[in-house]
Formats: sequence, C-alpha cells, structure tokens
Amino acid sequence: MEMETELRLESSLWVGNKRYRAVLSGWHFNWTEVDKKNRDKKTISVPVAEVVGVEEGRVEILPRKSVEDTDKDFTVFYVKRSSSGSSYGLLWRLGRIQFSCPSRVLRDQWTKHLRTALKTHSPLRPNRLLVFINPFGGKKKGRKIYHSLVAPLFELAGISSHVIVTERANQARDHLLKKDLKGFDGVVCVGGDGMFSEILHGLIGRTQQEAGLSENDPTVALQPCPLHIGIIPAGSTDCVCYATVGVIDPVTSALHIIIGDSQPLDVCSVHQASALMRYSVSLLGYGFYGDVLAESEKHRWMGPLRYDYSGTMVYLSNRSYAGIVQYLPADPLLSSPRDRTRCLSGCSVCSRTTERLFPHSSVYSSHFNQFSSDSEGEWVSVEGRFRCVSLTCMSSSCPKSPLGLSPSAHLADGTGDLILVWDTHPLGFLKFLYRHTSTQDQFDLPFVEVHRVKAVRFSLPSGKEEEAYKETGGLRGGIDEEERGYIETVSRNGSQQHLAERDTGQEMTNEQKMATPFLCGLCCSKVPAKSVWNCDGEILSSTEILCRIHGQLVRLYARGIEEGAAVHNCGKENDKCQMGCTLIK
Ligand SMILES: Nc1ncnc2c1ncn2[C@@H]1O[C@H](COP(=O)(O)OP(=O)(O)OP(=O)(O)O)[C@@H](O)[C@H]1O
Repeated sequence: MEMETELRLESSLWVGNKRYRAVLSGWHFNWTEVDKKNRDKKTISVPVAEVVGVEEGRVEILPRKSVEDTDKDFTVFYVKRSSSGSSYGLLWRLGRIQFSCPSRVLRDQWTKHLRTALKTHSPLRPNRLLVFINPFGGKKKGRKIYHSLVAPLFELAGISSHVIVTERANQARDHLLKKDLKGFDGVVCVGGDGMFSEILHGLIGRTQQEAGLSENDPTVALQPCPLHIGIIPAGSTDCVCYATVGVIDPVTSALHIIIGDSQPLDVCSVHQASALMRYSVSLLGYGFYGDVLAESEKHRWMGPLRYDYSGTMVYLSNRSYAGIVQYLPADPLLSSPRDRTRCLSGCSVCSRTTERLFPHSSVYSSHFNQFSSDSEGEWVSVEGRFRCVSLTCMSSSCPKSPLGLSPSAHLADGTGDLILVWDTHPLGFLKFLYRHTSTQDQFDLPFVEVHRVKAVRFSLPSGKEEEAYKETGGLRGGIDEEERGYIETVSRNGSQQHLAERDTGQEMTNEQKMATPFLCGLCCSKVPAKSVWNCDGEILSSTEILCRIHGQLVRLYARGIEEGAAVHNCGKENDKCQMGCTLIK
C-alpha cells in the first residue's frame, strides 16, 4: 500500500496547447483533456505494466529514432490496441504521447515515477535476450522482420539482444543445450512452429541436464524452464503464436516480450519404450493427421498449398487404423473438454493450476511433483478402428479453424484433450472435419469422443484381432438420419461420388479416371496396417508411444487470447456466439 501512495503523482501537463490532467496512481497512468472551462473531456488510461518506455525530450522512433532534447518535455510509449481487420484477435501497436511540463523539476519527477512504477508492476521485463532468426522460415523474411519491426522496439525499451542468424537446422537447439546462457532472461525465436520446437527442445533439455533429471523417464516430473520464450512469427505455420497471442503479428509479439508478459504452457513428452522421442505443445495425431503430414512431405514443392491438397487426398483415401488407446483421465471436477469455456487471458482454470503446481510464491523454486503427489487415478483402455486419434495440449486454433481442434482446451492446466474419432462412413468423417471451420460442436457426433487426460498410451493390436475385424467388417457409430441427409447432399456434387462407388466395384467415370493418377499412391496401393504420428508437424519414427503432459513446463512472453478479442467466426457483430465470446470489430 505504502508503495502505491509513494508512486502517486498528479499534475497538469500539456500536449501542444491542450491542457491535460495526468494521474499516476497504483496500476494506472491516465491523462484527461481539460477544456478552457475546466471541464474534463476524454480520458486515456494505460496500465503501468503496458507502458513500453519513458524518454526525456520529444522522441520519435519511426521512421527512425530522433530525439529533440528539450528540458521540459517527456515522451511516453505505450501499448495501444487495434482491430486486426479480420474477425478475431487484437493487434498491439506502439502508442506515443509527448507531454510538456511547466518546469524541468516536474518533468524529472514524472519520468522517475513512471520508470519506478513500471519496474514495480512488470517485474518480468527482460533486460537481455538471446535471439535466433531462421533466415529460411516462411517467406524468408525473418531477418527483415526482426531488424525493421522488432529491433527498434527492443532498443527503445532498453533491451540488449544477442542475435544469431541460424545456418543450419537444429543450431538453435544445440546452442541452448551446450552454450553459456548466463545473463539472459529469455530466448526469442524468429521463425515458425518448427523453429519454436527447436527452442522448446533446447531449453527443456538444458533445464533437465542442469537439474540432473532424465528426460527419457516418463515418470519423472520435469523441471520447468527458467528462461521465457518469445515467438516473433515469421514462418509458414505460426500456430503456437496464434494460440498464445491471438494474432500472427511481429509487432504485437515484440510488445508482449518487452513488457514481460508471462504465459505458462503445458508440454507433452512423447516416449517410446524408455526413450524420449519429442516434446509436443499442439497436435499429436495418428491416422488422418499423420497421413496428411506424410503425404504433404511428398509435395513440399507446392508450398503451403500442399496441406490442403494432401488433406483432400488423404480424405479421399478413406482410411482407418486399428489401435489400442489407454488414457489416464484428469480430474473431472476441475474442468471438462465440453464445458464450453475458452482459455482466455487470465484464465481461472489455468491460474488454479499454477497455484496447485507452484504453491509457494516463487514459480521456479519449488516444483510440485505432479505425478507422485497427485493420486494417479485409473487408466482406461479402448480398442478398435480409428479415423484419427489426436492429443492436444491447447485448443490448437489457427486462422483456418478459429476455435481449434479442442475449443475448450487450456494452455496451462496440466492436461491434454484426447480426441478419438472411431471409424465411420466417409461423409460422417467429412462432417467432423468440416465442423472445425465453424462454431458447430465437432464432438457432438456419435463416432467422436473427447477426454481430458494426463497421459496416453497407444499400441497396435495383435494380428488376430485385425483379422477378426476384416471378417465382420463393422463400423462403429453408424449413420444417423441427419448424417444420411448430409451424405446424399454431398454425394450429389460429383467429386465425392466415386468414393461410395469404389467399394461397390462400379466402373469408373471419366472424371474418376482423371483423378486416378493423384489417387494412385493412396488408394490403389494396399492399405497399410498402420499410420504415423504427426508430432507438431514432425513424423515420429515409432507407432507405439507413451505421452505424458507436464503442467506449465515452459513460459512464453504472451498472455493468452485477450478477453474481448473475438475467437469465432459466426459472423454476427456484437453477437454472442455459442462459446460465449463476443465479436468485436
Ligand atoms: N538456417 C537454417 N537452415 C535450414 N533449416 C533451418 C535453419 N534454421 C532453422 N531451420 C529449420 O527449419 C525448419 C522450419 O523452420 P520454421 O518453422 O521457422 O519455418 P516454416 O516455414 O514455418 O517451416 P515449415 O517448413 O515447417 O512450414 C525448422 O524445423 C528449423 O529447425
């Protein structure tokens, strides 16, 4: 309390010839225009934690930095929000205001108080950052994005950065595993999801090395990483950035880094027997998503289009795979994947998890052993044929699927959502896929299950069971009336028709013949007995795996999707969507 009264400051300040009443108190700095008759006009209020910097004189940073060093002026840079132009996400921009004071003494008092206030209210602001730029990520603009948009902001905020432009894949990971990291507060990656994954593996590995823990043992509670990770999006897929910030925008991300925002993130470790294979934060998928990745790798020359192309091809190949899925359910009293909540900035489910995982004040000093102290609970086992088996530690929303694979999943609640899509008719599966692009509930289908879990094991059934399936040839779930109507509608529009006919052995139409060269690799060859795992965009080399979610293992310079930022596309302005979030323009 004393600190807050100490920091209070109020005076008249001028911007040009307009007089303002400026107040710094507690968490906010605000200024109100006062007209000639002493009446208050509009107030602008900025949380002190969102003040980017305070400079003496009249300062500009764009198009380049210039300082007019006057005695009675000071400039405040702060975070200003603006619409992203599309229906979701808010952009952060650098706001700037130049105040004049009646005296130099008052000016110095303002700059001193503001600087003290922002240190007090945002203690995690970085002083020194290690920056890795992937010069080949996305449209190969990583270097330009960093130097023209990000570096000037870091400089303004007084952050010193050590920049490494990578010359090979895994250089950033190896650097983090081996080199001296003393003095750095965080690691910034300029690139896409692949580059983020390198940083993730490097930092987690380094932290375990230093703690003397084995990453290979899935029962070990891993040590959370002390360094924050910042993501400057510059890749062709920037899903982690999108899911944790709400927009894919380098300036927005740079401002989150500068003010030291902190967003914990769950990480899933994927093991084969007793060896760590990889870490995952977004999608771990077998069946459809594995096949799409494997197929798209063959068509890299197509660029980003290859995902749409491969998705269609894999869909048309109409595959399902036998498997045994075992999972360890999370506490159903804490949350559920179908509770229609969304994990937004300041999420209460994630905050409660932070209190549970780190019961003492310092986040890193006392890591709660989640696996041995939690009662483990009972594993559940299911077996059958699946279109896909997916595990996601976050909603995995992206511009194409604004609500994501699991709309109510949390970034940092120590759990993942396991989505089981049982074998079904091709058009039922199409309906499931299609629902990801709308606000319709993709789990409300008879062949789909979703479970909130702490761990998952996947294995292949023995050969005998596979044979038995072929003899009875049954599908689980069946087709309901609504689906039947849907199937008929879709079947009529040409390209899908041959799917239904292929099984009945009918002659191919010309249209189908034309499609054949594309389908050859997928349909005409013998259907493989197993798929591959897609682990955040990488193919895993083994099929039988054990996955374990580690609550809040890393922290990002982000704050989650801000409340008010729209995360749905039902299209109605100022309307409430199904998920209870409001669209703002
Ligand atoms: N200098 C480099 N040369 C080649 N590869 C690199 C280099 N630096 C990083 N990489 C690798 O490039 C991969 C892709 O990088 P990134 O995620 O930044 O871009 P992207 O365009 O989104 O990738 P993707 O091809 O997965 O869509 C990463 O796996 C990373 O390990």
